Amino acid sequence: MAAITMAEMWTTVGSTMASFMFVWTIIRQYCPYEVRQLLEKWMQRLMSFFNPYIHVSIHEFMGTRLNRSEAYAAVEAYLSTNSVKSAKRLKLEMEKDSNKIVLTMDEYQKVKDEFQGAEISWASRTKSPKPMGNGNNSQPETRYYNLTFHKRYREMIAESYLEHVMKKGKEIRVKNRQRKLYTNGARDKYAYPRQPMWSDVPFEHPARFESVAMEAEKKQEIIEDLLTFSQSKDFYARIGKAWKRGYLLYGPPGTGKSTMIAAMANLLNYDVYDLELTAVKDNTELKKLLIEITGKSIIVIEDIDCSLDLTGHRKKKTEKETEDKKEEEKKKTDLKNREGKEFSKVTLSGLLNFIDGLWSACGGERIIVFTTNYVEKLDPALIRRGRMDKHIELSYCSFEGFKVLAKNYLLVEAHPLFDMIRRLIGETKITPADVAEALMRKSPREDVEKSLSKLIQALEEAKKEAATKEAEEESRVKAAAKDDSLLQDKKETEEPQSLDDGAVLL
Ligand SMILES: Nc1ncnc2c1ncn2[C@@H]1O[C@H](COP(=O)(O)OP(=O)(O)OP(=O)(O)O)[C@@H](O)[C@H]1O
Ligand SMILES: [Mg+2]
Repeated sequence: MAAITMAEMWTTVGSTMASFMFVWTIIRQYCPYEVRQLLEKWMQRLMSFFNPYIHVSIHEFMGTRLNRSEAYAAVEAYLSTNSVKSAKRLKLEMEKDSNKIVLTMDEYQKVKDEFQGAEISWASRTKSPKPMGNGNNSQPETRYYNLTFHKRYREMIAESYLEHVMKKGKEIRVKNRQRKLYTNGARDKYAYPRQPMWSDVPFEHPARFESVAMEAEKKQEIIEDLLTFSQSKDFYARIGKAWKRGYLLYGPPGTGKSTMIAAMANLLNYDVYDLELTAVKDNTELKKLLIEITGKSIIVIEDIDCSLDLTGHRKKKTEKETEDKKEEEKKKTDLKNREGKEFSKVTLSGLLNFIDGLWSACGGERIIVFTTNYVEKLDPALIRRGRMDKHIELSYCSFEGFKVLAKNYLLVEAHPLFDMIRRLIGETKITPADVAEALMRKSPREDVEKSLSKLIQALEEAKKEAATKEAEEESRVKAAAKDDSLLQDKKETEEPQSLDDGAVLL
């Protein structure tokens, strides 16, 4: 009797549900948009009365369709791993400014997630736009994610889970994005409409720290310094310092300064802003450029000693100011006339403000790198610790550096010719660029021995050249000393004569 009643009851429930679904489908299909919206609202209210689950929707566009919501993009990236594992229908996308494909769940798919013991469900949905007066849809459907969880996790989701999703999603997006190399040099200032302050190209330099020739210990120290910096957001906030760090790379040409900057950018996954100081009109323009630099970036000023006449401005001001000013003005007009260009009015104080003035703190997570061949020419204020926190000397190639290059270029870690190279490298100065050039294969048939012999030849030539230069320098010094002593002799013979003259006069 009871079983029959149960069966009857289920049949009634089933048929009621079926009729309800049928009516609901008819309503959705044939009712005007406004009535449908109203019914959906009531339905939702009715359901939420009995339903213990909470829903959060994250829409792709907020307000206008111009800007894609950051939150939606972060959720999409966050769900990509889970989607690949469990969704049955996936869609493949390649975002603007990204160099990687992203697989996300397709519309009406669901994936599960777990966080601090709570089961969370994500679904991908679309929403039809409000039709126009003539019944046509002028706008495409909008997409959104629907997050569902039990109401007992409400606080945990609001306080921790959503923050976790955004953080992880943003990290994935940063990893996947196409990094850029920006420059301020290629801008036409008079173009209409106005061009952005920075123009960019994809950053594709292949340099890695593994391929930089330098002592392993020094290299490791730099890597650790960079990684510590990139993970120290909280530390910088705690000590009340802007999250940025300055590096001064100095050394002779061809010792790997630019290569190291590329390796730094690749290690940290940062963009590179190559600042051409001579193309900056004045300190105000410098500030505008600074404001447009995003976080996770390396700002590079190459050959800072030749960029502008920044070397001794501070000293000049106090000393013979007017004289220098006149000379400077003359130089500027000469250059302007010669090149037909505007001369940059960026000053040392403008640059110092750029590095660590109040404006420099906006954006965060920035590294500023100066390179120079002549560190001694720079104003001490520009490179003092705190401004340029780490000074790195890149010097001539050591045997250890050569071994890195040999491993990269020739895929060898030991060879009978290494002993000779070790001796020669210890006796002469050769840049890593010259070593790299000697090790470069000129044809696919060139073997290791031939490349190493070429290097030995280059080293011997460099040694000979250095010896000749040294001999020339020695003879020049000797000649100068001889001239000095002749002059001294002459003076000594002339001095008593003048005394005699004096005596006569008296
Ligand atoms: N330390 C190094 N490790 C690996 N390769 C190097 C190193 N130094 C130089 N090279 C090689 O030499 C070339 C020139 O190096 P790079 O442009 O980095 O020198 P630089 O110090 O920036 O010179 P400059 O002062 O003239 O700008 C690079 O393309 C690279 O192949
Ligand atoms: Mg360089």
